Amino acid sequence: MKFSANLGFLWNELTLPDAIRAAKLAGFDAVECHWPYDVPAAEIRAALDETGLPMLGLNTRRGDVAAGDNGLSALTGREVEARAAISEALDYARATKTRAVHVMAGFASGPEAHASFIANLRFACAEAEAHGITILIEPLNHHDAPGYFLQTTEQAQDIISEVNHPALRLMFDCYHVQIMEGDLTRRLQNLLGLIGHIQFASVPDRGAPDHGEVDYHAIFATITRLGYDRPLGAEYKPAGKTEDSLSWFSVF
Ligand SMILES: O=C(O)[C@H](O)C(=O)CO
Ligand SMILES: [Mg+2]
Repeated sequence: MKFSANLGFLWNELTLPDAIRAAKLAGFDAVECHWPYDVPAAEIRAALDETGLPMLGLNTRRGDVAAGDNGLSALTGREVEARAAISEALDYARATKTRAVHVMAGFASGPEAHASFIANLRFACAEAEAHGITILIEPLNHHDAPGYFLQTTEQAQDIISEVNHPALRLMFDCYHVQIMEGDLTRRLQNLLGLIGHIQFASVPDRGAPDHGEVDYHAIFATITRLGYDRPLGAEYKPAGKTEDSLSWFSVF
């Protein structure tokens, strides 16, 4: 198996360039992050070049986090900000050779939110395609993100088929999907053709994948059997130091 360190959670006490170096030292094959925008892209690019690790993904800005925003693209009336966030993420991705941008929907519901999300995703896909960047959408669970617009893979599947653009893919985060829908093995199998990236963490505590209600031995075996060989995103919150949370790494 190949693994990507999610630096939003792993080594998040370090600067992002140093977290990239720490992931390399620990033996990860790739990295991914959440919101890297405080760090100049050139510094990220230098750390990636130095370590040889690819950056698999980053997120669009969430908006006004202090006011409760968690993404902008499904927020009717906030299209200008949403598209600015998408363009900023794509520019940053190009400057760092990041492969995918996760377009965050935000807290919203109903047909208008759906229409706004579709329109903003069409904008994102058209911009991304020219640069070979993938656009990801990710269902989040309703305990961690109550009221988030995108909550299930079924909803994501409908959105992907409505947008109907080859740049748009599903971020299948096993942690969120297990909480909202379960049936991980069948869902991975049925959605494989739509999946752009897979993430994992224990359920329900979002820790390392060596405990909890999901048997990651079985899930990773399924992913391998399906022929998916890209790095899987370790997006979990270490209980202490990241280095002390990595015993799972040699097991899988
Ligand atoms: O929380 C997650 O699972 C994400 O992958 C994310 O990018 C931020 O919400
Ligand atoms: Mg995730």
